[in-house]
Amino acid sequence: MDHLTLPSATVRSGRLRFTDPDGAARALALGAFSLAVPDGLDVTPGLDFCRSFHLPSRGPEDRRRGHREHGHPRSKLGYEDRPDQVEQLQLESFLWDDYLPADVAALLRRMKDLTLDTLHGVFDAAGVPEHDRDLVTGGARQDTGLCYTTVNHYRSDLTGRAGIVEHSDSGFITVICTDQPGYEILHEGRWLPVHQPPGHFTVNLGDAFRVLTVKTPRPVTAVYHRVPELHPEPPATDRSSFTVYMGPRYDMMLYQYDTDGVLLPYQGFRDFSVEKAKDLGYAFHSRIEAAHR
Ligand SMILES: O=C(O)CCC(=O)C(=O)O
Ligand SMILES: [Fe+2]
Repeated sequence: MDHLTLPSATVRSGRLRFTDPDGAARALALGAFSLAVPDGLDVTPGLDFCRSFHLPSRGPEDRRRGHREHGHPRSKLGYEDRPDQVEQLQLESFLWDDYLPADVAALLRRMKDLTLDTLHGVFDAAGVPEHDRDLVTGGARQDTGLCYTTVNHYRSDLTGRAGIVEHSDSGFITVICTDQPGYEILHEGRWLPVHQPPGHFTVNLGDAFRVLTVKTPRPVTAVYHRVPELHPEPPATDRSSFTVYMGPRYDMMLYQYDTDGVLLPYQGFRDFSVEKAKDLGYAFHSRIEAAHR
């Protein structure tokens, strides 16, 4: 089967740079690219946490395990047993220190800084002016937008279902770290496995970016992606991945440039997300939908 190699980029001194001259344009058109893991950033605590969060708790102080039962009362997201192979823990960044092991929270904070630098680099590439970015992101730079992690465990003992069903991410950007292949994107009508080079994250661009730029000269694709049913051969273990996501808050509007480049409100992000979940035939986060009624 064909593989797709994504354009690659690096963040140095806070600035996103693509390796090839056409890298930025390809990344916007694909809605995805590879991003080098910065020197000295150890992703092991995150991957280890993917392998433990779902196991039974060993006591009230145990943050590495017990997240299936935890409840996460301060989160609007929390644990979800999806109909796919994947089970997910999703936590907003302001809860990382309270709910996660210290080494995992520290890693996620560094990835969050990297995600923010990367987001601004993509805004540059897409021609989104600096002075509009606080409005459209709800203040990502001031930490008043929505940032959360998703921790994914692909349960290979579950059969007859996708790893994660095909979808686009809803926000601006998602940075993904994984330990094995499986990520695929829909490219020119075909599902292609993506070659993820060692030492790289994969970056997805999402619906908020697509809506914002669809009528501009450099429209951004919200990449359609999935993980198929996986049954890794021993000694390989269940696939792990974790992500840092940034998007609008659910109480915000999505924005769109019109053909004259004027920025206009498009639709409330919560309504957009609920409609999208219905179209895709999956349940939206019950705590966020409930806040809406
Ligand atoms: O595990 C992956 O590679 C992708 C995960 C994903 O698409 C997500 O968490 O939204
Ligand atoms: Fe995704």
